[in-house]
Amino acid sequence: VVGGTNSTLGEWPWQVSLHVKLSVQKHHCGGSIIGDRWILTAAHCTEDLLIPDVWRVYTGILKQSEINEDTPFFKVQEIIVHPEYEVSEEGYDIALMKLDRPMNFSDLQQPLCLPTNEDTKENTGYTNCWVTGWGYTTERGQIQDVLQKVNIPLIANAECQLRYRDFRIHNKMVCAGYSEGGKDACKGDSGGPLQCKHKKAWYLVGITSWGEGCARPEHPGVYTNVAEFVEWILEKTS
Ligand SMILES: Cc1c(O)cccc1C(=O)Nc1cccc2ccc(C(=N)N)cc12
Repeated sequence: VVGGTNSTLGEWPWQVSLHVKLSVQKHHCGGSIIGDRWILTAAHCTEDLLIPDVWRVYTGILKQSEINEDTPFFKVQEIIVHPEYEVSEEGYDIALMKLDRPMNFSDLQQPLCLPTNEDTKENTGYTNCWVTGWGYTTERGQIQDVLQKVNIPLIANAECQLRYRDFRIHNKMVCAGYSEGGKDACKGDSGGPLQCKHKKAWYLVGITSWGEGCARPEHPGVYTNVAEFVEWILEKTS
């Protein structure tokens, strides 16, 4: 996250850190708890990593430095990538991870709401949206220790399309950013939530997907528009 500040423990209890353990283990992507056995993340996070055994799902953590060989984690039983996903810039950047056992919800680990279908109308009414993650704070950055948060406004797809002339910004994407730049998601935040507080509840409006650099003026972040995938999510998770 560029231009953010430190979160506090329990502030985003649905945020998970997805680690990959190959020769070394490290944070690879963010994700969101949407059920007691289900994590929603970005399809691009799972590229070349479709073997469930390499993944370790850490919940209820604030700092990456909390994680060591004694820190408990969930194993992944199954990875479901959207069948129409090819590359982030073309959308459908969404994947589900089924955990090997159900989690007990607590103050530190619990799900957030999926958006209701009626919200698909250009995500109207979401005026309090935040991006969170342990990703880079600059384009040539590094993974952060403390979970970062930043408040970023949604922007209309028509405006987003103007900023990305070489791409097709379609309705299954949602954009967020400031025209002057300075605040944005970045590499390492991928798969994590763009969450909006609406009538006392938090909704998973977007999944961090792509952008030209990070926090550049006139280059908003592009997110998977979760409202357009609720039917797919419910089909795969029930
Ligand atoms: C290609 C690249 C890097 O090598 C390092 C940092 C950023 C980039 C880059 O261009 N964009 C990106 C690469 C990977 C994930 C990204 C996630 C979000 C955003 C965003 N701006 N909302 C940009 C990303």
